[in-house]
Amino acid sequence: MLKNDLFLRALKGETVQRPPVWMMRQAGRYLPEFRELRDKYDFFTRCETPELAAEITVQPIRRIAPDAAILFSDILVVPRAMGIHVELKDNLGPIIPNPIRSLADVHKVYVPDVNETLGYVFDAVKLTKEMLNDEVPLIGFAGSPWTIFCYAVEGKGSKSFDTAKGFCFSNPAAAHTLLQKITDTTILYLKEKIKSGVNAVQIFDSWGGMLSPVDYQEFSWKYINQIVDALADITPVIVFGKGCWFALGDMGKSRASALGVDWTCSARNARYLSGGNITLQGNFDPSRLLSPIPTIKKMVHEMIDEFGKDKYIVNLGHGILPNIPVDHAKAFIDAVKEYGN
Ligand SMILES: Cc1c2[nH]c(c1CCC(=O)O)Cc1[nH]c(c(CCC(=O)O)c1C)Cc1[nH]c(c(CCC(=O)O)c1C)Cc1[nH]c(c(C)c1CCC(=O)O)C2
Repeated sequence: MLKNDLFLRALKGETVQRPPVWMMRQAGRYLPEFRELRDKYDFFTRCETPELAAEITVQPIRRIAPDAAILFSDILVVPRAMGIHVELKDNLGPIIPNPIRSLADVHKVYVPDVNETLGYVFDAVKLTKEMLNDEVPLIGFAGSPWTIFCYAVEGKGSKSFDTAKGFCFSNPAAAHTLLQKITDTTILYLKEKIKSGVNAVQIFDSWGGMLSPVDYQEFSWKYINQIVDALADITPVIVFGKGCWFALGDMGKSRASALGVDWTCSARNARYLSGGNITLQGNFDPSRLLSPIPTIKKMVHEMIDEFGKDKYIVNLGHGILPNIPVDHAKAFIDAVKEYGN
């Protein structure tokens, strides 16, 4: 049905003429048409209004034409639905005015009826699917339980998430109760997103790399793996763990369809660590899009040579930065389409 199914074929590990490409955070501030809407509507209004979310999702498809769309939303809509108040402050990022710091706080957080609390996301998925007209697949996403937990406990962004880690190590029972509630909500949420029409899902474990390999197993991977197991029969799942190269071995043995890697891990190491058989996604340094266009194109071709064109999805190693010129973002996409020509 899809006119361009390269992305789904790479997720299945099929042989392709060139790898598919999309960019994490491709619907965002580097696009002037995005900034126009951002100046008119606050962040959660953009997330909660299906017409706005759908329009923002297709903006990069029109402008730079990647091989997949990712629904405009945020990982923080999930804790909001669980009764945790989240604000987004300009230049400060997310703020949770009453962070979770005790077992009593954990008991106040609930697993919601996702249709009641997150119905706007499912409406946005349906509307976006109509607007995309089967041109490219649509990716849905959620934060990993650990990454959501980091914000819920720390109360804000952080370089090290010491408070969140401290809560795990000093009060593990309470931490696990909260992580399980987030996991249960995320499974319900992603199942409904899939029912509404997304073609694949990605779990963003942006702060997994804050944990030691042993703690990662206990506080992050264990919960991500529950989500993967719950969804693997109904849709392809991509796991992106920023800084989590040490967990690629376990991830490669799971039922995930693909694994994201950041730019600190070479293609060769990522293939070796993940067992050599699973589709990998990544890992261009987002700052490298500030290089001159001919350099970007050359480096993208070298990256494809290193990962190999099969079982590979070209992407950045993390989200695109707001200061990237649009023609540089487009050069990244074009370079992949020109590969092998
Ligand atoms: C950690 C995280 C968050 N949100 C997300 C993550 C995981 C991925 C990552 O690590 O980058 C995921 C996310 N957030 C957003 C998307 C959109 C879809 C896409 O194009 O990829 C996705 C996939 C929109 C957004 N989410 C946010 C913006 C920018 C603010 C705005 O538009 O007003 C966008 C476009 C706000 C946000 N949301 C979050 C932060 C830390 C911030 C503020 C910092 C920042 O601006 O990057 C939490």
